[in-house]
Amino acid sequence: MNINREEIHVVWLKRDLRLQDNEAIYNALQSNERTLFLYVFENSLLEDPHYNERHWNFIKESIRDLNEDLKNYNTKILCVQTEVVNAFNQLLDTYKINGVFSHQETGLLITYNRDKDFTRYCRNNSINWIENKNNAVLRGLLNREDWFDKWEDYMTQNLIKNELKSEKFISFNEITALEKYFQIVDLETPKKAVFQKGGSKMGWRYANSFFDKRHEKYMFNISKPALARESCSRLSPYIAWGNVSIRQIYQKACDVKDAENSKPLGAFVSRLRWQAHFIQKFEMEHTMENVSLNKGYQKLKKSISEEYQKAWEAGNTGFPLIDASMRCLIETGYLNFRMRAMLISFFTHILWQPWQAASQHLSKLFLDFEPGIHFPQLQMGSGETGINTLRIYNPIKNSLEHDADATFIKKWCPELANLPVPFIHEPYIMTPLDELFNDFKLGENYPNTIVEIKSARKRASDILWELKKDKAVIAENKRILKKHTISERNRMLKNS
Ligand SMILES: Cc1cc2nc3c(=O)[nH]c(=O)nc-3n(C[C@H](O)[C@H](O)[C@H](O)COP(=O)(O)OP(=O)(O)OC[C@H]3O[C@@H](n4cnc5c(N)ncnc54)[C@H](O)[C@@H]3O)c2cc1C
Repeated sequence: MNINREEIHVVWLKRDLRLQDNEAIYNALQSNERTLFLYVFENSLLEDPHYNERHWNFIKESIRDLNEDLKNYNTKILCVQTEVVNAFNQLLDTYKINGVFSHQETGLLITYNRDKDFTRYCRNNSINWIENKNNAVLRGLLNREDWFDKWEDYMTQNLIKNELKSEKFISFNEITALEKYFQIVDLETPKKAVFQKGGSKMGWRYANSFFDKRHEKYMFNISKPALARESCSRLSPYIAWGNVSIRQIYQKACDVKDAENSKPLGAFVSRLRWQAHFIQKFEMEHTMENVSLNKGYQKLKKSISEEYQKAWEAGNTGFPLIDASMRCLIETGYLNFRMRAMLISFFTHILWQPWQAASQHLSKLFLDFEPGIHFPQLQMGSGETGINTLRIYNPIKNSLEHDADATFIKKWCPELANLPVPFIHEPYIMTPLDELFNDFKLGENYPNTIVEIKSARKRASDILWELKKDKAVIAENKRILKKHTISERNRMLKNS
């Protein structure tokens, strides 16, 4: 170990991959020590089954984007593959680390445990670890009293402006010299991938095009699987990985809101509130990763069918809108809200599988995987919170209503594309003569339905409505409402 080690600060970047409105960076820059930016590709997360290559590529693109800007300040992000404690141990050979600055993470149990280990590590090594609030999510809350006001206070505060100066950072060449002690991560990503590309600049391109024009049909198209792809903001991965802050987006939406666009932008802003609302719920009840929030539902036993699960995962259930949605998600990493909700409803209600069995398959596919939204939404979608309305989506009704001309299904289930539209929605209604006319054989060209939907819906509905009357479910409802309900719920839900 170098005995004349320079005292430095480290900004440990995680899901806050941006330079502006980044409080961790701001705090690091407030003293005389130079700052090193660090991103750790943690082996434990690289191997975690919730994650997928698409997430790591998005992060790499985000880091490349930051590095492009940091070049102007003669620095770059040290990107290493190891565990966090190992990375800091190695850094301590060269530097004395006075402070580590990062944002609080509302993550998987694995990151919660890592944070506990890291807290101990910092204590033992006299390192001051300062964590900032992430997008107005509050740590250590016991209930949601005043939560809404606090969210709004945070969102209306001035954006944090970081004044970057070369002399404040460990230089590019010093970082290059450091890299030889680490397993360095190659930041190249596949050129031809169809996923949204990571980076703040890209995030702002999506934001600006949404605010300029795309918002106009936001409410009209939000539930339509094909049109929502253009009319929704598509900001979710940029928000999930912190390329933009919710506060930046909120303030931009308020700036551009006028009499003409107040409806769509009001509805958009209300969804920005939901983002923190769900994450706050998970922050206060992290067991939601594995068990139902309402403990009354933990007695619900569902049969496991590998055959059903495989058919659903691959988009081969015989229900065109379900299959098109899953195949689209596999290919592109994005689906609008209603199709996500329909996929989980189909899995848990119609196929009668436990939501836990869908969790990793979906988290791997959603480019915007955000644990704090993912788990509460899975539980809400499967009807296991007790406090939310039970919604058993009918994929055929949704198909007819939201993909009336079957544009979306034709794209993702091309084997159905040449059929008349009514048969695209319901290929199983074809008679043998229809099949002959259309040169199509159900079971060969496209799968037969794997379940009989009417009886499956009835079974789910009967069991879940009955369970709503269960004493344990009712007792838990009270607990959940007390802990998680926002005192001004109507204000929270309103589109403004
Ligand atoms: C089973 C399931 C899992 C989901 N998992 C995720 C996830 O991992 N990450 C994620 O960001 N969203 C998740 N969602 C919520 C929602 O589907 C997406 O946020 C939305 O479709 C993203 O598209 P957009 O950015 O164009 O949204 P817009 O409609 O343009 O909304 C703007 C932003 O508001 C937030 N938002 C919108 N809808 C919701 C919502 N219902 N709940 C919480 N925040 C919302 C998102 O940050 C979004 O980017 C999930 C929904 C379901 C049903």
